[in-house]
Amino acid sequence: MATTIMDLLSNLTNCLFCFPSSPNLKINSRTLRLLRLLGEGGFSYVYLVQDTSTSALYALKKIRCPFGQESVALALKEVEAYSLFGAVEGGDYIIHAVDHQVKDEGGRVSGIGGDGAQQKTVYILLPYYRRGNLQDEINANLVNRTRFSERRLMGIMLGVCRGLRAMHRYRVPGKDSGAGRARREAARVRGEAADEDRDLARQARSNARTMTMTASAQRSADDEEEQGVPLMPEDAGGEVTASQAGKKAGEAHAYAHRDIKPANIMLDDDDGEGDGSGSGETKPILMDLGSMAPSPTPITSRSQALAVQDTAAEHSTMPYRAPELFDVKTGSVIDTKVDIWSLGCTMYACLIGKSPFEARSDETGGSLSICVLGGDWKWPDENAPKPKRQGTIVEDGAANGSATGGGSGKKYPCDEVREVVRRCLAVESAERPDVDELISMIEEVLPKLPEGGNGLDD
Ligand SMILES: Nc1ncnc2c1ncn2[C@@H]1O[C@H](COP(=O)(O)OP(=O)(O)OP(=O)(O)O)[C@@H](O)[C@H]1O
Repeated sequence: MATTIMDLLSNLTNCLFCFPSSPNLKINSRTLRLLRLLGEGGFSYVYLVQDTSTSALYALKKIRCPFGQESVALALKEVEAYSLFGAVEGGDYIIHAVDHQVKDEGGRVSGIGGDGAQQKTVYILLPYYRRGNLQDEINANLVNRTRFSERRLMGIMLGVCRGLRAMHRYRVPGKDSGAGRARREAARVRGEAADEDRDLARQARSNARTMTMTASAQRSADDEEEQGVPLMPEDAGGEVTASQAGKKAGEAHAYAHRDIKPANIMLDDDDGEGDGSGSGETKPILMDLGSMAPSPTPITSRSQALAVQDTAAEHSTMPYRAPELFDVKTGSVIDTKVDIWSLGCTMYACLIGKSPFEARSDETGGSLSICVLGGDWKWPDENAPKPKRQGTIVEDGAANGSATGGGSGKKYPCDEVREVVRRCLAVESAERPDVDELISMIEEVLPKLPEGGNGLDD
């Protein structure tokens, strides 16, 4: 009975959080009218909002920070990521934030992980993509029994790769470059994070006198205030590795997205942003940068391996998660190839309807992680694959080349597209192409694919 009442109360609180009592909200100088809920994630809600003075539509991401300073720092890390790539080549394929604000929500943070400090909510104002994301298209295809034109899909994937290239080949910008401005903005955000954190640390220390707090949480709160250290180290999104600290302008400073999946690729119209240079085709926009991390990350200890594995379990969606993140080994290096794997899964999902490992695990009843770690996947028209060695799928002779997809008499997808997917899904990360190789592969395949009119060829 008590549990039922607690559940009811919890649902009511969530509901109130989901639909704020006032339909208007102020973010810095903008007054925004809440129109409807667009989507929700673990600790966040995304609303469609309208600026009351300009009528412009935006998506407003509201991130609740129930675990005090740690969760505020994570949310601000995401804010920082949204300002990093604005001036970098390919950065127009990555979502950028229009504005953000951290607000006090009245309540106090308590319970496990809570520090008694004021509960904060981080609001991030983003451009609104009315066409939705790739997952929406997959769902529509499943419902309507239609499928992606391979040419259109490869065109979209080329855009995704260009966005990924901006992350994977990121260099620390010079002071006077446009990217330098983005970096200064990120520094401003870090400053705010530090201020926020110092407030929270102060609060946490005073609360620690009256409530039980773990010794390590208290120590880190004290350290941060005494040293005046910002939560997020220079340009690192809060997770800098030793090898990347202290980088100078122009030095490579790669990031991996770590949660590439169809739902995190929004669709826009490539209209050249007003200058008429666009192709008029669908332009993919990478979003949800909350999982982004510096790359490479050398794994030097067992505890670090477990921490990286835990972070991946929390932030990288399982059917799209690379094998090296399921079982992180001491002495290994986690790098940008995790995104190449996820992109392979994404391409397959667009073509077939779900991630290759989800499909295989549904088919065999085996666990998803075993399928991923064993590289066990196949095209629907193939017999079961025989993993020869890690990363290589041997197609069964009977199925190889002779199968057709969808009953149209034409092999779907064609061999060239299958090869692109297969290369991305090598279990050994070193065998996967890097983003530049992948761009070259797609550019080579694209002209060979038949023109697709409306994106559906059934
Ligand atoms: N800019 C946008 N324009 C239109 N819709 C959006 C936008 N941003 C988010 N959405 C919608 O809100 C959903 C949740 O957004 P987002 O992925 O950023 O939240 P999240 O909490 O990080 O989710 P997850 O738990 O999947 O990581 C998206 O799948 C999408 O449907």
